[in-house]
This record gives sequence, C-alpha cells and structure tokens, in this order.
Amino acid sequence: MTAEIIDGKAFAAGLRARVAELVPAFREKAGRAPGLAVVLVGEDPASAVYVRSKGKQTREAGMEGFEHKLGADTTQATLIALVDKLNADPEVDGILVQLPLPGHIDEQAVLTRIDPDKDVDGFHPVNAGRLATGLQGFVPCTPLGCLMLLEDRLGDLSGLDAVVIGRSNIVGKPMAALLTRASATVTLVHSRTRNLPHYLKHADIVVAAVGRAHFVKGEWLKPGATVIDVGINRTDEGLVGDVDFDSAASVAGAITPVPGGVGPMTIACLLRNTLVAAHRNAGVPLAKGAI
Ligand SMILES: Nc1nc(=O)c2c([nH]1)NC[C@@H]1CN(c3ccc(C(=O)N[C@@H](CCC(=O)O)C(=O)O)cc3)C=[N+]21
Repeated sequence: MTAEIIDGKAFAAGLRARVAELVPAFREKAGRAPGLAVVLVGEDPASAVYVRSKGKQTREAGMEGFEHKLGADTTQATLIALVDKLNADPEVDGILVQLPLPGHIDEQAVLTRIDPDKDVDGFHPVNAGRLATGLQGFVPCTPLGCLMLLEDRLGDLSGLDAVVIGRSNIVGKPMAALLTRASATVTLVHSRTRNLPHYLKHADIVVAAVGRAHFVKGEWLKPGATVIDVGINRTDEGLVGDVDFDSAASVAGAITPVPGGVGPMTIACLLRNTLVAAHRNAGVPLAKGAI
C-alpha cells in the first residue's frame, strides 16, 4: 500500500485565503486591522526565519504585524515590560513570544504574563484550562492545524483510536485534549512508555511529536492509519520529521510530509487565531464556524 500524501502546504494556503477574505469586513466594522505582535529575543537563526515568515504572511492576509526584536541579553524584566505594553495596546489583538527564549529567562513567567485573550499561541495556563474544560479560548496552533488536517481527511473522528506520541505543553497535551473533545479514543504515549509499538498497532490516527528524526517505523503502524508528523528535525539530509517516512508511507493510508505538512498549518492557524482574537477583542461578531 502506498499512502496518500496530505498536502499541508496547500491546505494552509487555503486557510490563509479564508482568513484574508474575512479581514475587510472586520476592518470595516472595527475601523482598524487585526494586529499581531511577534516578539523575538536573541539571534537563533531558525527563529528568525519563522518570525520573518509569520510577519510576511500576516501582512499578506491584510493584518497588521508588529515585530519586536530584542537582544539575546535582554532581561526578563524588560521582556515582561514589553508584554505589559502589548497587553495594553488596543491595536494588538494577538501576542506571540517566540520560543525558545534564552536560558536566563523563565519562559513560564513570560507566557503567563500575556493577556489570555491575546494569547493566540494558546500557551497561557488559562487557555490550557479552557481547552481542558471545554470553554472558549485559544488552542495552540500546531495541534489545531493537525486536527484540521485530520478532520479534512477523516470527517467525524468519534470512536477512532488515536495515539499521540509526546507530552509537551505545546503539542502533545493539547493535541490529546483536542482529539478527546472530538470524541476519539486517545492514548498519550511518551519517552517512558513501555512497548510503544503495542499502542500504535491499533491506532487509526497517529500524531508524532517526539523530536527524534525517523523515530516512528512503518512496521509499528496499523495498515491504513492516518499519520501526522509534527517533527522538525534538522539533519545532514535536511529537514526531516519524527516518522520514518519511506517505511510509514508503505503501510499508512495517509501521511503528512516534512516539510510541507504540519509546519505551514501552524502559521496559518496563528493567523486564524489572530482573526478570532480581533473579533472578540473588538466586540465584532464572527459567525460560528466561519473560520
Ligand atoms: N511562541 C511560539 N509559537 C510557535 O508556534 C513556535 C515557536 N514559538 N517557536 C518555534 C516553533 C516552530 N514553529 C514552526 C512554524 C512553521 C514551520 C514551517 O512552516 N515549516 C515549514 C518549513 C520551514 C523550514 O524550511 O524550516 C514546513 O514544515 O514546511 C515550522 C515550525 C512554530 N513555533
């Protein structure tokens, strides 16, 4: 069997186009554009690339992008003061502080300072709690993008067996919460799991977010499974995922490539969350399911 390749890049382009279509009506009603502030601390080259790409796509969608670049030696107090300023700025609907932050800064202290209603990354504990309890909030962009790809391919996920590999706050835990909300039967496995292949054998859905190149092998999968590869591993062979693509593609029913799978969905969902934040913050109604 040869898996269908899930084209995240194309799906993301479509999502960005749908976001862009909704911007003029917002501008009309609110008298301003939706605004996204992105904060980058230090000179990590990969982070700089992402931030540039976020800024470009924000403007292409007709939204306002505010970029704040701070030196690697910026103190936590200075960064928190900037977050406070952005929290108070009525032109800013969404705030993203690019991770990872330099080692001398406490990431949780910064993330919890962001106004939860501007937290378009969905990393604030208030938004994690809202997701866990079924309240309206912001869902982290990467798992949201994964869910959209899964629902596009499989439709209703209820009753399907899903295995999420990885328990990070950014991907694994919110992914498990989203799949639970979608009525899948969810198993969360991680580095301490004994006999990982045992769990994968029955999984209709596999979301791999372990951070280890080629970790998931095709022979572990249930034939026909839908495999979502969240991994971004820079190796000598270039950018590769957490799934051993060649062996997985011969067993799975569908699989996301790296690059061109989940990555572009992350940024498209960031724009989607920013548009939603703008409507909520400005008190402009947005039809449920509009985006
Ligand atoms: N506060 C915060 N929020 C984030 O959402 C966040 C972050 N920090 N820190 C870093 C990670 C990583 N991330 C990606 C976004 C897009 C691609 C993406 O578009 N990837 C392309 C390839 C890009 C390339 O070639 O490097 C693809 O997979 O096709 C990947 C990774 C967002 N992150």
